[in-house]
Amino acid sequence: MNAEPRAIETVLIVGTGLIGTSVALALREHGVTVALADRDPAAVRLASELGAGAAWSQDGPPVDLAVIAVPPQYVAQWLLDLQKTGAARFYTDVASVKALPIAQAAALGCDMSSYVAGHPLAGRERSGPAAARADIFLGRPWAYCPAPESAPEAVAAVLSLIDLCGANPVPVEPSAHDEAVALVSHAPHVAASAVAARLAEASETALGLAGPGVRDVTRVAGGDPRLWTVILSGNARPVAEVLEAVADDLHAAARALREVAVGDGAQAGPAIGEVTDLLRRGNTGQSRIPGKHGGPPRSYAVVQVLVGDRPGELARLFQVAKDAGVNIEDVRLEHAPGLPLGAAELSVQPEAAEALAEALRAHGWHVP
Ligand SMILES: NC(=O)C1=CN([C@@H]2O[C@H](COP(=O)(O)OP(=O)(O)OC[C@H]3O[C@@H](n4cnc5c(N)ncnc54)[C@H](O)[C@@H]3O)[C@@H](O)[C@H]2O)C=CC1
Ligand SMILES: O=C(O)C(=O)Cc1ccc(O)cc1
Repeated sequence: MNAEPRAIETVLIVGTGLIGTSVALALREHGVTVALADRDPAAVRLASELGAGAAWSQDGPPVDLAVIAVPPQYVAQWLLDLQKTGAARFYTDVASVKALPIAQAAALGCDMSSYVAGHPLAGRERSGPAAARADIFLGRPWAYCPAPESAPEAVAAVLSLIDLCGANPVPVEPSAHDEAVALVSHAPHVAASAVAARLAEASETALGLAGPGVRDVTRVAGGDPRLWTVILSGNARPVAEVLEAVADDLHAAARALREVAVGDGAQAGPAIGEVTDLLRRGNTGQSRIPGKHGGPPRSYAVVQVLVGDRPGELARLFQVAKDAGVNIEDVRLEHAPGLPLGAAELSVQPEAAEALAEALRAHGWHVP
């Protein structure tokens, strides 16, 4: 399908939580008129106060595009209800699973020519409109599923939405989408939860020693368990297959380490080789994850700088980087437990690292 992005001027967002409100905020930045609906009136009010648009009036003229941003199990029913009243010319959704809502929509008798399913691969581990941000889709993949029966104008409207949100459109077949996200999103979520669950009864000593590694590995485990239960049940077989493979690797590593533990640690023997092999395969897999804006993986240089826990410290730090002409690609903050300071880790292009370190030192920052 060679549909070009096409302007959409009016959009209805159903479900003004994290994703719906983030889409609305991104569209508002481009002057799109946005109507908001949610079963929770407080969510509409908050989204509206945040500048995401105005409460939807069902009597208004049809909008160009309705974006259904509710949990996956409600997508098909909303599509049917909206189509019955002619609420929009075209329809899409953002649910994290694709085959099931599409099959449910077809089974309910929805008009499949005006609906093109979608899924932005961007989000946060927080829910609700208060966590929404206009920029979460920038440079991120946005899967969409054109079907043989999709009207080219419907595909164009969805491409326009993706374009206005600053994301990269990725056309994909629904079942291929579900297999892919089982590997890159859904199984990792369960694995993160399994690691984080070990911390539920961790001692204060252990928690006080937590560093960036455990934070990275468990970040997504902060997600909403009810939403994730629906996502995982909607993609059960593909996720189970990935988890079984991960569990095999974990069992093998645990068995090998048991063998090492009963032997002499210094003379680990052949068993440890299995663990080394897993670590090496991990290096390979990790290095294949594309960079921030897609494309080949990029390695950034990391400049560490100590920052005091005072208002405005980070703003000052970013100003120094800006004045030095250095673009900060990513930033991570590590708080030292019990101390009024922390370390900021600034990821920059390798060729800019020295200039940034010098500029920071010249302004009195401690760069180790
Ligand atoms: N959380 C994330 O990072 C991502 C989530 N998604 C998908 O986006 C969709 C929304 O998720 P979030 O925004 O994270 O959730 P959320 O919990 O922040 O927002 C969902 C909103 O939908 C409303 N809602 C629930 N059932 C409804 C119904 N039957 N009718 C009308 N409104 C209803 C809720 O009141 C809430 O305001 C889900 O389908 C999810 O799979 C997609 C990409 C990322
Ligand atoms: O927080 C992250 O890094 C995510 O990857 C969030 C996310 C959650 C659910 C999705 O369907 C897509 C993306």
